[in-house]
Amino acid sequence: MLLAENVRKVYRVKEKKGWFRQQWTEVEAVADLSFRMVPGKIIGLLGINGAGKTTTIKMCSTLLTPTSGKITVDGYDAVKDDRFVKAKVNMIAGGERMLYWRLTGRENLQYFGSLYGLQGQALRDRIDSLLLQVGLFEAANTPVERYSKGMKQRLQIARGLINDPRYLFLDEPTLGLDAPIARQLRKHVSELASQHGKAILLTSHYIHEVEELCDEVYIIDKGRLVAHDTPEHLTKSLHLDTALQVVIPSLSDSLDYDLRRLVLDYGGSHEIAETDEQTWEVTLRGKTDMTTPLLSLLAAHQSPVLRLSTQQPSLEDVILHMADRRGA
Ligand SMILES: Nc1ncnc2c1ncn2[C@@H]1O[C@H](COP(=O)(O)OP(=O)(O)OP(=O)(O)O)[C@@H](O)[C@H]1O
Repeated sequence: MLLAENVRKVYRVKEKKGWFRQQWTEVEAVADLSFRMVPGKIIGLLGINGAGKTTTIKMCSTLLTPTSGKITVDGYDAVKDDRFVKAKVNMIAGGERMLYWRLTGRENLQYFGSLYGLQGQALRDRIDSLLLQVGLFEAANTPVERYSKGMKQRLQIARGLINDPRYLFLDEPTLGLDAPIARQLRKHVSELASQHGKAILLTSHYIHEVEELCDEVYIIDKGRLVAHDTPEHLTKSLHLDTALQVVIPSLSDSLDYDLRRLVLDYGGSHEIAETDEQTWEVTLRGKTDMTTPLLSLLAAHQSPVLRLSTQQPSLEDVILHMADRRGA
């Protein structure tokens, strides 16, 4: 298990004061953050304001030392036993960083493998199996500069798996990828946890991606934990509004009046808009399901229903709601 306990990171930065004076100031990037990663599970780290996600990942992968608090990986301390911890963790970043473009896919993996002390037949076997796993076996001897975006991202995955890490940090892994490639990659990430038993920490600005992949979500704001739960519980616990939308062919004054009354009775809100097809789109929002009273009302007015849909609150609504509350 990877355990982060009350971790804090303060950066010291030099600031100019006038022409000749400089002064050190402190930026608290992570404050009192605790979380855990367990094999086979994916956790999401979502940020609101300058949240400290990258700083957290760097501390977990031994690239930065926490100012206070403790990170242990299978019992090893990330600071004192960093050599053991390095062997158990790796990071995959989105975009096109961390690869050598002039080298082929295979040469890149040979280089990164050698940094972990892998060599000879063991390294060759590992590279072959990773190239097969990410579907780059045929392109292994092509320079990376001739790879497509999707191929580069798959090579990033192979690079991140070169030391067979038990703990993987994925920092915006689908950044800039086209939708079908991003979908393929999400499937791969999900299999890394479910079939290969990796413990994964994911950061992403694509909240639907977090919702789809993560078993648990940690939401941080200015380095502080503000919520931790499963995506389903988070969306339920805040009791956000459900949106109920109905499309009707016409709207009489009396129906308009009764719709307003209905929304008032249920303590909700509503919007009515005429569409391009000269129909009316009525959206009711509220904490209580208004489907049955709405349908009875439309029946009483002999109004046909052309379309009816409900939209439950999503994790994205939760983040927006929290950001609003915290003045982002
Ligand atoms: N090397 C550094 N020196 C000083 N301050 C830093 C440094 N790195 C990050 N910060 C500050 O620490 C805070 C958290 O930064 P961090 O990059 O960890 O956040 P993040 O959640 O990854 O942000 P983003 O999603 O925008 O990449 C920010 O206020 C940032 O300006």
